[in-house]
Amino acid sequence: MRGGLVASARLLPRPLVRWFLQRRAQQDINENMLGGKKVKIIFVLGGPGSGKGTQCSNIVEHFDFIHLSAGELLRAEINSGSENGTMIDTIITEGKIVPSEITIKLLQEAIIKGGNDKYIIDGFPRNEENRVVFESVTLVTYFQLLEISISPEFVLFFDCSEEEMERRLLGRNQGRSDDNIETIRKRLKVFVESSLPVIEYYESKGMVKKIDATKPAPEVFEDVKAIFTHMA
Ligand SMILES: Nc1ncnc2c1ncn2[C@@H]1O[C@H](COP(=O)(O)OP(=O)(O)OP(=O)(O)O)[C@@H](O)[C@H]1O
Ligand SMILES: Nc1ccn([C@@H]2O[C@H](COP(=O)(O)O)[C@@H](O)[C@H]2O)c(=O)n1
Ligand SMILES: [Mg+2]
Repeated sequence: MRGGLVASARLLPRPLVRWFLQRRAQQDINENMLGGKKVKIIFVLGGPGSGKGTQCSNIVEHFDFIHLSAGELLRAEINSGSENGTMIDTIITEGKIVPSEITIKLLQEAIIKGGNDKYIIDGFPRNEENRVVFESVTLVTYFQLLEISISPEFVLFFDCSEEEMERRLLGRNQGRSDDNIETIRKRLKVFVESSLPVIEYYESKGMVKKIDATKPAPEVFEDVKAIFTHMA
């Protein structure tokens, strides 16, 4: 049936087909659609050790979202032996931010592969460059490359004191190359200088849902759950 439709489309004048595809794609862009589905994206932000990963695991257990962690995707890229692996490893160990095109390519691939229409993206956007580049993501839709912009439904911000974040990271014990006091201090500085402005940007648009993340994890999840339960 689909083969028949494609064959029939080939008989139509090319400008007409192109016009039709562009019109559908434009409709999708306006409605935050990906491959005919309305895509819901929630950015999960907060300082290092604020509990983003912990709470995202809770969210996917209770709600129909796919969890994508930008940091996890970058660590997987290092472990895959990719040509960018060494460079990413160095940047992470220095607590700096990886160039946006690398992280966004990994996120794009994961979104397309995920095949779901609801994603929580943890640890992204980490700076203004991440945010701006993601706003003009290129995705393959309708047989051609199109500039499509995906904006988040809202931003979940885990607000936690630096002392508590530092304490948690020093006790995490997962063998991460950036969980040492020197890198932790650098990451906290990068968070204040580069990531907080992104949160402030979304705050100015009324898109931030702030959570007190200093509380014990089960109590934090109660607040998170209330937000997701009340989502449309
Ligand atoms: N509310 C909490 N109270 C106490 N400990 C917590 C809380 N939430 C998470 N933790 C613990 O703190 C550590 C860091 O948590 P988690 O990995 O979820 O943070 P994160 O924000 O994803 O950090 P990163 O940005 O470094 O990936 C983990 O060992 C986790 O078990
Ligand atoms: N958008 C991002 C996200 C992460 N990184 C780098 O990965 C490190 C670990 O990230 P976590 O979210 O797992 O803490 C982070 O410190 C950055 O070096 C990035 O560059 N861009
Ligand atoms: Mg994490």
